Amino acid sequence: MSQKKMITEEQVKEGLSYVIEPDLKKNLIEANLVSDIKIEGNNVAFVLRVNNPAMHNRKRIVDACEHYLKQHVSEDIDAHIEVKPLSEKPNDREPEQRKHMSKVKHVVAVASGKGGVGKSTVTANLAAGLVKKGYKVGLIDADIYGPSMPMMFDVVHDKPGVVEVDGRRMMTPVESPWGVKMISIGFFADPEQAVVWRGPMATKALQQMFQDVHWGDLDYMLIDLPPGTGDVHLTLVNEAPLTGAIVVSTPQAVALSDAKKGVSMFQLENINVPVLGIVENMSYFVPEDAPDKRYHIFGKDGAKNLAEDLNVNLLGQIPLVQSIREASDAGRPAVLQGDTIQARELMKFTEEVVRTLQEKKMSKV
Ligand SMILES: Nc1ncnc2c1ncn2[C@@H]1O[C@H](COP(=O)(O)OP(=O)(O)OP(=O)(O)O)[C@@H](O)[C@H]1O
Repeated sequence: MSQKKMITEEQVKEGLSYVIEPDLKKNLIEANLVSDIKIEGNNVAFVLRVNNPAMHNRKRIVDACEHYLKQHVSEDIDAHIEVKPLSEKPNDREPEQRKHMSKVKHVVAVASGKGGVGKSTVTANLAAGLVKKGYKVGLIDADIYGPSMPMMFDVVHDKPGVVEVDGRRMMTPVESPWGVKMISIGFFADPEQAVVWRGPMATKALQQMFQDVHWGDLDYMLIDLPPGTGDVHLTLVNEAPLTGAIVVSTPQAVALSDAKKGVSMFQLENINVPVLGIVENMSYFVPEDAPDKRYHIFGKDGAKNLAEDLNVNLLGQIPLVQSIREASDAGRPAVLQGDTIQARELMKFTEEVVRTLQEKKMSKV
């Protein structure tokens, strides 16, 4: 009786290396999309991550796997392929696995459950704080309901440029006086019109900001998301190759219950973006003429307690100070001020974001 040859893991990988993932344009092994290979006789089981979960795409790629395994390993092979979405895998957000922005080390979304809690202010200060620490920073202002970044960075009258890269016409981001590269939905539509952007249109615009902008090498890309957790957000968050997310909240109960929804949105099974933490904005009021006083006008430690309950980091507690608003309106984020309580707290928050990424081993810088 002739002994059948054992199928090896190497052979399976070799066979699967003939299958190209159409979006990533790399073979399944090179793109690290195959895991948990188990072999028993002719039965070969493995988990396959797919970038595009549409039914026809899954079927095509599964058929291709079966075909190449039969051709290169054994005619008798019986493949059991468990298909899972790419986003369930923690390292799928590695820059080299991204089709777009592969030279961007971290893509971090800033969200808030509720409007007006200071999400854009916090994002602008984080961007400026990271630049102050010497990082290369880009910013996508995806707040379709009220793009405010051009004002906060004093580039309201600037427009993105055009450049040809590998025969493709791409946009170049606007560079702010403080060295943040940015694209805002506000550059393409006047704020009055932007309000009518909904669903597919908003998603398309965001996709263009990822795909059609020549960002170059960046350490951090921040995305200022629209407030809320509706369908638009789910689509936006799913489309973006996020390394992590930050949720901004104020300490009062009504903002906190929405912040909780914000955190849950990122933790949904099919989204699964690591939450870097919650930042509490307007934690306490500090009068300009009495900088040693603190008034907890929206309640004390609300977001801090929520972070504890949800088992996520508290990234910072930013005071409510008149000059934070003035600095934003003047196009020079408050973190760039000299030695003020607000600049210190904003810088501590920036450092905590960097530290959290390092701790979660997501840091490339
Ligand atoms: N810590 C703070 N101290 C003082 N003013 C602040 C602070 N945070 C935000 N503001 C001011 O509050 C207003 C709302 O802030 P911002 O636009 O950042 O909120 P938002 O959550 O992004 O709003 P939206 O929901 O419209 O996107 C702005 O005028 C801003 O300057």
